[in-house]
Amino acid sequence: MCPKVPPPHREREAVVVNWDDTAAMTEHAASGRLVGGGADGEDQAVEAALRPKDLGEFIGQEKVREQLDLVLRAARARGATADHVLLSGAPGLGKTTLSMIIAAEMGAPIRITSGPAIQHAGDLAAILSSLQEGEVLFLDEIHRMSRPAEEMLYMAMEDFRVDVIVGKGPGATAIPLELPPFTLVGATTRAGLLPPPLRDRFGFTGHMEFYEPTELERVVHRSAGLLDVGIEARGAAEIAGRSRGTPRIANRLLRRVRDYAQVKADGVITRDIAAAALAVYEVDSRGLDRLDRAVLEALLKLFGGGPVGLSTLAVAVGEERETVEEVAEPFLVREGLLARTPRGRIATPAAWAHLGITPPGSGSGQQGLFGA
Ligand SMILES: Nc1ncnc2c1ncn2[C@@H]1O[C@H](COP(=O)(O)OP(=O)(O)OP(=O)(O)O)[C@@H](O)[C@H]1O
Ligand SMILES: [Mg+2]
Repeated sequence: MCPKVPPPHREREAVVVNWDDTAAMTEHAASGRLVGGGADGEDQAVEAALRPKDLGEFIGQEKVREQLDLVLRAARARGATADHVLLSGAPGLGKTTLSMIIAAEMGAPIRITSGPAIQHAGDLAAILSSLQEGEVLFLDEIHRMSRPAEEMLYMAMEDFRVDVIVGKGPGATAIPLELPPFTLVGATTRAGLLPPPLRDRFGFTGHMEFYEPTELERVVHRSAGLLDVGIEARGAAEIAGRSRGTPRIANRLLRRVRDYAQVKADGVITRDIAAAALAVYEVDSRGLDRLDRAVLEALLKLFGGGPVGLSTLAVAVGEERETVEEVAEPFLVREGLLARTPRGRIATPAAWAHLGITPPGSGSGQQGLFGA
């Protein structure tokens, strides 16, 4: 039977249940970086205002958008609840935003919770049993749910039913509980950590990619409009180029540049204002910050471009091994500035070029090492 869902685009309040954002906050606080992908307090306060409200407003991610559009349109045409959706991708790429868009497009209410907040199967049963027909349940950080809750979710997703266990030991009985049809939207930064049985129960999986600079320019323009900040095209391009492929970072850099433009100029963001502002915050032309540059500089200047072991590199920059490995390196590797090899860390030719340093032996030795 096809349950009826309300018409699309009806504005509704998101209900946040059992939310525990300590993990996300600690992750960001640990790094405390302007170019970190995770959300900080200020981000959370302004993000609601900057979130696109429907698929048409959502910039980039063409494939995911097109596929999701089909899934949602078809469900709407059938008058059915949409299939469960899994969204995977790095922090700040728009997973939470898309989950809210899914609910808005379906004209359905949305309930928001997260994996770490659901430690007991009972927590999940309480949420599931209070869902309305057609409601969207957004489960952020779904890879961090407890095992028993995960197993309960399998049955809920597939059969819209849960077994509530009453009592303990041999006398325990399972009482089946019918659930109204709902759409689960799971989000994860680590799709690889999801057990296959869980992954398989999603009807649609959207992989969010990092954004192209031109897409981020559009994000910056759109946000500047919403924040009522004047910005020139080249100012937006300057911010976009330093935003590491991530809308959240683009919006954050925009706010810092806006401050600078208001204090030091007439408030309008030009290319020069953006560049000067981001120089103050030590975010360079490719979006590297102080830590990223310190790692690269040590690798080039102290170790001739490597190979050098991670621990040695970490001591050289005065940081913990984990900070270098988990905070600085992923972006340097993604940018093709640093390579991890069995013999140690190696700077690529692009790293020498970016820092404007000539490799010793004018390139031949370095090329040999890199090619080894
Ligand atoms: N495609 C987009 N177009 C415009 N703005 C976007 C887009 N994607 C994300 N944003 C903006 O970036 C910010 C972060 O997005 P969001 O909170 O959805 O990311 P996320 O993937 O859920 O991150 P996390 O993994 O930390 O939960 C929001 O302010 C949102 O407005
Ligand atoms: Mg999110």
